[in-house]
Amino acid sequence: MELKSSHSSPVLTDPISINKSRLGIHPNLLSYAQSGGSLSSGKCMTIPRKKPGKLDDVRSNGWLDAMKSSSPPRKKLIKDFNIEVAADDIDISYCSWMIKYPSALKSFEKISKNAKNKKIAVFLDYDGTLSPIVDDPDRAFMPDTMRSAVRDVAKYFPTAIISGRSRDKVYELVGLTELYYAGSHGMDIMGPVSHTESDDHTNFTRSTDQQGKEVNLFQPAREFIPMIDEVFKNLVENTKGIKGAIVENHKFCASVHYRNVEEKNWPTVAQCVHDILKDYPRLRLTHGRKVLEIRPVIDWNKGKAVEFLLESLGLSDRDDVLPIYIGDDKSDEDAFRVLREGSRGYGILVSSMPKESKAFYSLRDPSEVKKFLKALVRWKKFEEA
Ligand SMILES: O=P(O)(O)OC[C@H]1O[C@H](O[C@H]2O[C@H](CO)[C@@H](O)[C@H](O)[C@H]2O)[C@H](O)[C@@H](O)[C@@H]1O
Repeated sequence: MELKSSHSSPVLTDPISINKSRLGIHPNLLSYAQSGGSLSSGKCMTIPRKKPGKLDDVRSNGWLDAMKSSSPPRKKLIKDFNIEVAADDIDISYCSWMIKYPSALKSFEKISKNAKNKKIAVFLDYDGTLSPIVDDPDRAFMPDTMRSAVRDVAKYFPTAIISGRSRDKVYELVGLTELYYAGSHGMDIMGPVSHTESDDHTNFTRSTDQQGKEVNLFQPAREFIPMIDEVFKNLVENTKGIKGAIVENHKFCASVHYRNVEEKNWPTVAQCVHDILKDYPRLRLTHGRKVLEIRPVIDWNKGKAVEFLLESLGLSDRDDVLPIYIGDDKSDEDAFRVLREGSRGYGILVSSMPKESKAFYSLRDPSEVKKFLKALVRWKKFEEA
């Protein structure tokens, strides 16, 4: 694949000045919504002028608010009568939300009509999409029934997993050789070689996959590996006194989980990450589901990974291609945006709660994702019969 200028230099050489000129603030202080290019809300932050006292940074820069709203309440909390009433309210607002984001299952006929005579490419997020959200990130296993649904999908359509986890970890969890994998929010892509011709020798490596098949590795944040490693070690050290905090090293990014930390200690987690990040202006913070994610400031994300894979597969700039991206998280919005803005294919948001999205359709949870994948396969078989 020819790497055009947008692909060949994802590293922003002067991230601070770029972000300063865009927003007038330091990139480390950007919450996801503010750093992800979605500035239309008019949100703006100011750098505190006085020397901040302990925990002041994370209160004033919006991290805490973002942490609180980062994931829907767990079902197990909805026990007593009062909260059940609240759950009813949620159902009503979910139904009205679905007018804007219709169920991809209920809209299947419309989707399949549009897919007729087109080549579908399927992109899947992992956590919260193929596996349910659980407390321990190491135990986010994918049910076998989901695995076989994904395997079947890959028999009929080019299929890729695009995850925030490291590529090795997500491959270990999914365990299917017939897919393409992009880890670290798309910063580590193992893709096909066939259509890829590039002179970008810095980011590309020819490699072999688990079966010994020749593949291309595209790693636009390779120079950040030592930095992420150093930050990971600092994070582990500085959070070790916070009960429930978990730190993961994804090679090109790192995660600090606070799902199992008592809420009163969330400001401490945030301040700890903030204190480390302020020494790394080339790293930024984004918010996932009860997780703080530390990433290089480069112009690369899941949306770029989708474009990259489509191009590698020889499927970009074609009217007869219909990409479908299914994901549940804020980082998946970059992919939804790419599909929406390019007027190609469908983003499908997995959510049991109403939330604003660039997706076209919705599915409530991973079990509905499985039904949708099975429906795709059934439809394709019928088409081919
Ligand atoms: O892009 P994804 O594949 O969705 O990965 C995003 C993050 O997923 C994992 O964390 C999330 O799932 C965990 C297991 O269910 C849950 O405990 C956690 O609260 C969620 O944030 C993963 O551990 C992160 O590193 C990924 O960035």
